[in-house]
Amino acid sequence: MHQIAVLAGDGIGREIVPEAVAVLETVAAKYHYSLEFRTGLVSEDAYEKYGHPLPPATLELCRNSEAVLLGAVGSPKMDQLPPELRPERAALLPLRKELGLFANLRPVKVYDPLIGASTLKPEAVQGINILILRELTGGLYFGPKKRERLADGSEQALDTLVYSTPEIERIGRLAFSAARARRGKLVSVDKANVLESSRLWRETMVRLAPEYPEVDLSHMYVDNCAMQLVRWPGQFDVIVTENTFGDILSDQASMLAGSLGMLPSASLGGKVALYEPSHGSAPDIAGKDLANPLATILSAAMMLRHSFGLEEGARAIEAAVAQVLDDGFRTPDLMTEGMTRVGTQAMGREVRIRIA
Ligand SMILES: NC(=O)C1=CN([C@@H]2O[C@H](COP(=O)(O)OP(=O)(O)OC[C@H]3O[C@@H](n4cnc5c(N)ncnc54)[C@H](O)[C@@H]3O)[C@@H](O)[C@H]2O)C=CC1
Ligand SMILES: CC(C)CC(=O)C(=O)O
Ligand SMILES: [Mg+2]
Repeated sequence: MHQIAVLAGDGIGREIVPEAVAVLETVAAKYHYSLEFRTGLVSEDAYEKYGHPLPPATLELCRNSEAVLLGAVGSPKMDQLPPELRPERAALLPLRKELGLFANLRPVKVYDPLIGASTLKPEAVQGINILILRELTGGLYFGPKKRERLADGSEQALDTLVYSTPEIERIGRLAFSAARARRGKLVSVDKANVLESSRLWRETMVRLAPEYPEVDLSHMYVDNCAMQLVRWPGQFDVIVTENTFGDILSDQASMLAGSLGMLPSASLGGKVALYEPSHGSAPDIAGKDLANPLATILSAAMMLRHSFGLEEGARAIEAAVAQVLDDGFRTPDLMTEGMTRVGTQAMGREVRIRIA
């Protein structure tokens, strides 16, 4: 029996997570997997019931499960709270930290039927399959921060970008291993021309390289990487980078695949892994059956593969997603002429039909 903590969270999280759970149930029925879903409250629902966006009960539930399936957090209502109680800072980041999830895998795969949905030329995106490996528990989001009033009465705010050698080494080793298992090309992205933390990052990557002679390591400044991703994405196999750069570059890279709603993720490193789409709670489309559930459904496939070793089920989900797209079904974010427009629930249903 595999225990999965299910945290839908806010906004479209409440619509996409049920679709991913239903897909997992369909796979479980077909392949006789034993999956147990245990619902937990996070963010708005948790705050209403317990007065905190990440109550101890939810953290315990996650710790005592094999994997966590998360939708997204963040809502206009929670935006009214003081910063230290906002779910991005008080729930999402602590959950990642508490579970030791230092490695965030964000695969950018362009499905052939979606080549037309990309903003780039078809020849630039065809066959694109990039793994962005984002460090997830260090850097700016976790370093000391403060606000202070200056003598002249103005205010100043500080966020600190801190990385230690062991933190870089562990994500670095994972990146080298991932590149070795793929096409052997690793680009380490930093800003070593100006940031001290990036200099340490680069030195550490260079020091690790001889242990992985099969991997071709190169370095790129983050500003150039942002440009190269839209100029010639085919040059990339694995990208490894620190937390903030990875956050931004992966949202950008999602458009190669046609939409942010196509980018799944797996956060690994601890005993319990967490799976979530790369996007947020999208309050602008929440509650309207408009959200693309495929990033969450593909995250569920990653869960079967990485947490449970259920490769057959993972592939069945991925094949069903490819088939649905091939058959012309599109949520609004992916919609192009001649395709069949569907909502969140219908998209989930179409995936399930192709698995069962
Ligand atoms: N992991 C998490 O829980 C994350 C939470 N957030 C939070 O989410 C809230 C909204 O943030 P935004 O900057 O608007 O980022 P967002 O990722 O929620 O949305 C950005 C844009 O992409 C669209 N989009 C996102 N996911 C989509 C999907 N599945 N299907 C179709 N369209 C989709 C949205 O409609 C919006 O126009 C904020 O409170 C933010 O802090 C943001 C990113 C990650
Ligand atoms: C609160 C943010 C760090 C969430 C986010 O944008 C992400 O993890 O991609
Ligand atoms: Mg982000």
